[in-house]
Amino acid sequence: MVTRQVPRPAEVFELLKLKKPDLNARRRRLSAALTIYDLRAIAKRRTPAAAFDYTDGAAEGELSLQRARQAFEDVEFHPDVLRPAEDVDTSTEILGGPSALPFGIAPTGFTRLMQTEGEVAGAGAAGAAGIPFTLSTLGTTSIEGVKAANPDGRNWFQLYVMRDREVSYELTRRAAAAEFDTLFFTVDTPIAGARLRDKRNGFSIPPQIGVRTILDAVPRPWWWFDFLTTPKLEFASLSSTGGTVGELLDAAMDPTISYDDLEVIRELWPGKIVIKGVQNVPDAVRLVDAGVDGILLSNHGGRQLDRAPVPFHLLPKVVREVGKDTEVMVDTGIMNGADVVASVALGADFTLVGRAYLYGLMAGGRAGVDRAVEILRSEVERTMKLLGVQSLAELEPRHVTQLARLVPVPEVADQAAEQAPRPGLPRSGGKGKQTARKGSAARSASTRRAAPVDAVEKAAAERGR
Ligand SMILES: Cc1cc2nc3c(=O)[nH]c(=O)nc-3n(C[C@H](O)[C@H](O)[C@H](O)COP(=O)(O)O)c2cc1C
Repeated sequence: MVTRQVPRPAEVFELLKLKKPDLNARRRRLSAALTIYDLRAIAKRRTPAAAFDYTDGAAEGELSLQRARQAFEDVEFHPDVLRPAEDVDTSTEILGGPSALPFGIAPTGFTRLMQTEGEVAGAGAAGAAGIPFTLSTLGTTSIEGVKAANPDGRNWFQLYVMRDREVSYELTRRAAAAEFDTLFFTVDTPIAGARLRDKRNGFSIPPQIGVRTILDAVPRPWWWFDFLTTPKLEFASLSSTGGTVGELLDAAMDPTISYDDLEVIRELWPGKIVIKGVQNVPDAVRLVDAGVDGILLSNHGGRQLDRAPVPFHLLPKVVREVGKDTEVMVDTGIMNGADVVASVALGADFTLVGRAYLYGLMAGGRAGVDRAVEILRSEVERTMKLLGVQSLAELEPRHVTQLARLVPVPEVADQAAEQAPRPGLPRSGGKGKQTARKGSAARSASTRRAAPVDAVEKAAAERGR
């Protein structure tokens, strides 16, 4: 029998939680975003379709991007219980310097298109968070402008080696003069990938205004206000020939770039050098032999070769092969701090985020990037605490397995990579060659973490037999 009573006004009043409304709409909007996908939803509402699609989209059927995100979603974590992890240390050393978190901001082209603050917001937010910022060759803020936005933090420069080599060399010299400490040499863009959304939207650089654009502008007045009242949207370091980004890349990029270019750049660049866009083990081995300081496993966020390998899947194999000789990083598909933690557990020394940062930028400029970093940071910390680890060095391959949905059939994939033609290159000698390669104290951590063939890989191998 339930005992009932007349509601007492004092008790009802206690239940009423009348919060003081936040009159700052941007702050309200951003604090309501709890995940990077929430930021993406806000970004989509506030950004013209062509600009949003340029950022959000990938190449061809966008399978590479979907698969990369799926691979992270298919991670299964294995926590240890009753291990106190009240305070976690998320800091790390990467490429000779510190980072407060195991991720940095990836280079993205034409960033002021997403939101007018562009790279200045990214570099400022990175500096405030104590993580590195990477400026793209196709950036919309100059090298010196980024240095001014992040004067005390770490700035990295991403280099495209273009048909006009002198343009690339001059940018390299300027980045060195502005004390950028690391150069990311992107090698997965001999030609542009087919970004079909850009074609379908008729997106061009500089943006053209047609009837569709005007209709699209109506619900997004702030973006247009910014666009029309701030300095012209253009590349900071290149002159644009007009056309889609793909057409521009095709005009600027040289499909004949080779190891000879790496030698030239090595001579020009005084700092650390990382190759961005490595996608198989033999290339990783050869690059380490060529003396690079790091490799970034990446398929350019799925924007180049669609159906390229999932970088996260390559990670254990590459770490096993070269993890003690070089720093191994990974990007593509990271949308959650847990993805970063999983990568570190499988041996990554560092990760980069592209779209996760850009969704924040589109959702709210600098404050939006701060929010994106904050979301990722809290996810990294929470995942570490729930796993029972206090520092990144405690993360091990045993903390991660993957559900089998997207695991490549290893023998076929490995044989294909092994048989890739390597003109003029003696075949890789596997593990035995490692003694000949460069050593570094920083590498011992990744070697310690280098994954044994995990249970899922074994199971997949058996299925493939
Ligand atoms: C809009 C956009 C522009 C990009 N521009 C460049 C670029 O100019 N140079 C480059 O090396 N990579 C570029 N990338 C690739 C990123 O550096 C990074 O590899 C990728 O975004 C990682 O995947 P994620 O977006 O899923 O994090 C771009 C990515 C996006 C989304």
